[in-house]
Amino acid sequence: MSLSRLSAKRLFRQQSYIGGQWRDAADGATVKVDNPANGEILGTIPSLSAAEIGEAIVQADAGFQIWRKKTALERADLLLRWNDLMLEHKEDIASLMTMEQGKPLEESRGEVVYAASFIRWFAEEARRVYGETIPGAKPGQHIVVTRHPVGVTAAITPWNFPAAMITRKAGAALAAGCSMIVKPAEATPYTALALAELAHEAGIPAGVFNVVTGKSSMIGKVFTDSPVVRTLSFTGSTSVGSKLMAQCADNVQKVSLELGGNAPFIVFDDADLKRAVEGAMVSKFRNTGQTCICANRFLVQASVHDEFVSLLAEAMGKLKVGDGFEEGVTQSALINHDAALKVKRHYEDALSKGATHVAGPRPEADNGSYVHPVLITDVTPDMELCEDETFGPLAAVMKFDTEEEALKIANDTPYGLAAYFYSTNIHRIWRVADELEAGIIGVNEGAVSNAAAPFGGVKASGLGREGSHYGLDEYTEVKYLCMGAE
Ligand SMILES: NC(=O)C1=CN([C@@H]2O[C@H](COP(=O)(O)OP(=O)(O)OC[C@H]3O[C@@H](n4cnc5c(N)ncnc54)[C@H](OP(=O)(O)O)[C@@H]3O)[C@@H](O)[C@H]2O)C=CC1
Ligand SMILES: O=C(O)CCCC(=O)O
Repeated sequence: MSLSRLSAKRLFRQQSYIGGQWRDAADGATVKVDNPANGEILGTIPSLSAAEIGEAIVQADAGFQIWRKKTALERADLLLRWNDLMLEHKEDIASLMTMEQGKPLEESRGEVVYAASFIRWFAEEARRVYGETIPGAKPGQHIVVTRHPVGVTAAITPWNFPAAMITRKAGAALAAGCSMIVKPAEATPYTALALAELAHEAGIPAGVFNVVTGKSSMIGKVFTDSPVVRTLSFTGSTSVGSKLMAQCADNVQKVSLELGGNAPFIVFDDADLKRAVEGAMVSKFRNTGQTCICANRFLVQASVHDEFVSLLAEAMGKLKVGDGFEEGVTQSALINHDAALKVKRHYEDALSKGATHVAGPRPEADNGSYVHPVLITDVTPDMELCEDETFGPLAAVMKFDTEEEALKIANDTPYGLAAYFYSTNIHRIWRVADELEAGIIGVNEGAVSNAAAPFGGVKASGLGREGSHYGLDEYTEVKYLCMGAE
């Protein structure tokens, strides 16, 4: 049923895109892709062999040789055309995304616009890959610094943002003059393949942007075994990211990692509570809680705890759970049944250790991939949900007394991607922002994602930054010319 929604049927591609050609696996191997909302099989994708991934690297190298010689303006113009086509086909890409990922259609539309914004941002940045001159060490000597594309790059992307996690990487890579091979998550390949179709239509040369599908561990190994691949950019779990980082060591490949988070969301007694609840809803329930920057632990100062919890429960009561295509739905199926079971496990572990159920139905094992938003209080650091991101619609609230205590709890995690806090005291705002160990801090703000801002984490949450002008660093090498004096 779902595919009939597409007005441009050509955007539904069931083949890999390599060197400007649509390709099946030579042995005909395929993998099925389903809709997590109802289990409907949407289609298949090729399960390519290691040799075919090797061929994609050869094609990407050929693409790189053409792309690197284009002027920055030529690259920018093609990227802008790609951006325009994404926006023109927003509705179809959003439908594909909701079909394979489940997220509410309105969120999918928002993600298409967000995804295109990275292509536009980096198209604009392409012309600003500036170098530098530095005074030489001897009279008459000049030091000149130039920046160059690293070469062929590879990206391994997750299912939770099937478009934006690709464009945030590919926009930067292509703007810098690199080619890229993307391996999307097996659960969400069709959005990626639609982006490839539009890159093709935009006139991006063959081999510059490629999408391969197949067994992820094998593809990752082919990427990291190849000395031709110079940067590997990964978004996903910390366990897979650290494995890939180790694999990158042999060929000394650059590695960029956007990994798991465990975001604290702190509400101080001087916060504007209405605003804090609005931020909490955005941060916790975007993508039904399946975001690496989702608030995972709410920390609320004792004197405002009860009022915050009651306002949060009221706001959560307005969420609507259902199929992402249904009008008004704000919370959809999670990516699969295991994801729903993880929320249930975190909930039950918390209750067994003293947490209190406040609002929402208890997570059930027999509800497929669906979990209703649920609110608990009296959460303590020994609970499983405080150690591991829940990645689902469980809002867990802890009470604290002092700023020092809040900071200690907030930083007591191996992760450091996002952190949020609400306060109206300017002295506290600077103090807390300085002390929180995270790469992204929302200060009286729950929506922190933006193409112009550097996205990335500290500690076990990753390495490098995506978006902003910093995002180009992963895809450029610095070359220094020592211009000798006569
Ligand atoms: N930082 C973030 O944004 C994300 C964090 N997560 C966290 O990770 C948890 C698990 O999610 P999950 O989807 O399993 O995340 P994974 O890390 O397993 O998947 C992310 C990407 O890595 C690929 N992959 C998996 N194993 C390997 C491997 N050995 N070598 C190379 N690539 C590999 C996957 O491919 P394939 O799917 O085809 O196997 C996918 O494209 C979530 O609950 C969440 O906590 C998940 C997604 C995004
Ligand atoms: O993978 C994630 O969850 C991070 C992307 C979300 C964002 O860009 O806001």
